[in-house]
Amino acid sequence: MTYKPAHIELRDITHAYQTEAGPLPVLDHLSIKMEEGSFTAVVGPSGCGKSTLTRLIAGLMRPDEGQVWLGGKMVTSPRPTVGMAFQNPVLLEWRTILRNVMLPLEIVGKRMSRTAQEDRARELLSLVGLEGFEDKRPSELSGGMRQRASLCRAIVHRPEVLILDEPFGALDAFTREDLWQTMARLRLEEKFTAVLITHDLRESVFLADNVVVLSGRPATSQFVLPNTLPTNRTLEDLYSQPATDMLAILRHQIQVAQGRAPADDAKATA
Ligand SMILES: Nc1ncnc2c1ncn2[C@@H]1O[C@H](COP(=O)(O)OP(=O)(O)OP(=O)(O)O)[C@@H](O)[C@H]1O
Repeated sequence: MTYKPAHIELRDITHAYQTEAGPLPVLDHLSIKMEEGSFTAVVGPSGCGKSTLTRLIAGLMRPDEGQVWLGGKMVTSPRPTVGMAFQNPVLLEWRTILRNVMLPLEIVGKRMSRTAQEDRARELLSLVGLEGFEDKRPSELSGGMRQRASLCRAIVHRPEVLILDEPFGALDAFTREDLWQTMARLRLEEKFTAVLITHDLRESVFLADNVVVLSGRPATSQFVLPNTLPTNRTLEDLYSQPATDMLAILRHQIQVAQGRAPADDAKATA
C-alpha cells in the first residue's frame, strides 16, 4: 500500500481524561496545521499532553471537542496509514530483524508479493546501516541498532504520517546524534509527514521544519518556531547562529510554558 504524505490539521481540540479524582483537562482549544511532507517537532513541559496528541492523530482515541483531519479526511478510527515509533522499540524477539521490519506489510501490504515485501524491508535496513543484520534477533543488536530497525518498521508501508514519540530519548548522546542523521537521511529518501515528540530542543532544531511549543496542561499551541536552517543542515550547525538563537527562543518558551518566565518577555516575540 502506498500513500501520499498527508496534510495534518488539528482543529480546536479540547480533551480531558476521566480519572477517579475527576476529569483531568489535558488539551485546551489546540489547533496545529502541518503541511504534507513537513516535519514538525512538538515540545512542551512534562505531562502537558504531547503523547495524547499523537494518539489523537493516529485515531487511537477521539477528542471531546474539535477534529483531527489527515489528508482531507476526518479521523474517526485508527488508521493503517500511520507509522509509529516510540522510545522503546518493542521488536518481537521471536522474529528476525528483517521479519520485524516486514510486519506492517503483512498487515496492510497484502497486495505486495512476499519477495517485494522482503526487498522493501532490506532496502530500508540498508539505508539505515543495518545491512548484514537482517537475520539477527533483536536481543543481538545494540539499543541504537534496534531503534534503527524500529524506524524502518514504522515507514516500511510508506505511511502518510509518521509519528515519532521520543524515539531517541533512551539512547546515549552520541548514538542519539547518529540516529538524528539516520532520520534526516530517511526523510530525504522517503516521503511522509512527520510529527516528532521530544524533550530535546537540539533534536527538534536538527530535524524539524517547525517546532511547536505546547503550553502547560491543559495544553494549547503556545508558540511555533519556523526553522531557518538550510535543509542540508549538519550537527555542527547546531553550535552557531541561527541555531543557537532558535535554541534560546525555544528554551525561553519552555520556561514560559512551565510558568517560570513571563510570556511578555522580549524573546517571546523574537
Ligand atoms: N489514559 C489516561 N487516563 C488518565 N490520565 C491520563 C491518561 N493518559 C495520560 N494521562 C495523563 O494526562 C496527562 C498528559 O499525558 P501525556 O502522556 O499526553 O503527556 P506528555 O506531555 O506526553 O508527557 P511526558 O512529557 O511526561 O512524556 C498526564 O498527566 C498523564 O498522567
